[in-house]
Amino acid sequence: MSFKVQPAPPARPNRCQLFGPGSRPAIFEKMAASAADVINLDLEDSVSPADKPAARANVIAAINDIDWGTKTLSVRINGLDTPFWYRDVVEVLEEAGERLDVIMIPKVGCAGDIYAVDALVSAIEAAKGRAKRIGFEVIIETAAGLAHVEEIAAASPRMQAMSLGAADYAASMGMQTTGIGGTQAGYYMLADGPGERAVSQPDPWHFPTVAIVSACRTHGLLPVDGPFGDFSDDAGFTAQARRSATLGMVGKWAIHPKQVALANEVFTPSEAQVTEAREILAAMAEAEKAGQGAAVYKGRLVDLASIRQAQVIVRQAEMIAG
Ligand SMILES: CC(C)(COP(=O)(O)OP(=O)(O)OC[C@H]1O[C@@H](n2cnc3c(N)ncnc32)[C@H](O)[C@@H]1OP(=O)(O)O)[C@@H](O)C(=O)NCCC(=O)NCCSC(=O)C[C@H](O)C(=O)O
Ligand SMILES: [Mg+2]
Repeated sequence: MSFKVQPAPPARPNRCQLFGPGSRPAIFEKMAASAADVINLDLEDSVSPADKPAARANVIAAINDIDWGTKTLSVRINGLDTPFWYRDVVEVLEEAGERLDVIMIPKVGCAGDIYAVDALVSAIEAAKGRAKRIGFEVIIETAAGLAHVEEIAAASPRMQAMSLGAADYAASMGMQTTGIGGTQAGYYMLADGPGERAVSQPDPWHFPTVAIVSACRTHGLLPVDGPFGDFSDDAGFTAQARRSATLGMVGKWAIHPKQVALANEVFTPSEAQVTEAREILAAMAEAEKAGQGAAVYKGRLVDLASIRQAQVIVRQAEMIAG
């Protein structure tokens, strides 16, 4: 371990973030009643420009009037390249109460973007005497965002989480696809050799996923997988979520309510995983008593690093159980 100890991320469940357009208030109560850990009321790309003012008003009323229980409540503002974002921040923070937890900043390209929003938020908090400090979550969904992912993660003490936005990321990178997340038909490999050649489809989101996880883990943020657009493809959603979970992400967005249970299942360690992790911890406790740093568990090596791996699963399960 480096002399600089890896900071812990916020200790709150973030298995599923359910999105809903701010221009569609009829679904807000349904979002509140869902099993998502995080709710994202959207003012950005699911709201047409003409509807932005009404969507702000809807979102402010929803923050103030709806019982969101113990969920983390977030509003996605518009990007800093638009004329909308500053009014999103000003109106929401001046008129919505203390129930709001987080602002989501889309299409972040550099640490300066966070600095700009931080300055505005700090001024409003001071002017209005807001007691609760608003947190930030960002979306990495541009070439610049990916290139500057680490400085973005370190940009403000308000930073809590970072998501991969597959749709805008694909557009910004010039990827030849209209799919949002998942495997892509054009991204495949053919096995070597004569005869029929097996096809495999690697994960086109692997690199940004790992870059986000690395930046988040370095700076104590929650890494989150973004949208999976085809909400009729449960198996595809689950496969994408399992890849992200295996690589260290803690949750995934739902753009339709049916995706919430799928995400919760993948990002909640199973009983079998927790049992195995506890058994590894017990095996290592025995090994330590015997003065050994390594032991054999079910025919495989476990050592001091295995303790840290097992603790990830046990802590995650305990945090989710509350
Ligand atoms: C995708 C949708 C437009 C589908 O809506 P709809 O046609 O109403 O779906 P259903 O008829 O199947 O709905 C079934 C019931 O569920 C309710 N519902 C629908 N959506 C939601 C929701 N988001 N939360 C809670 N409840 C919801 C319906 O009212 C039905 O209820 P009932 O009649 O009582 O049975 C819609 O789901 C939708 O708008 N989804 C969110 C879209 C969104 O927010 N997009 C932005 C995030 S993704 C993104 O921005 C890309 C990213 O930035 C990137 O770059 O990658
Ligand atoms: Mg986007």
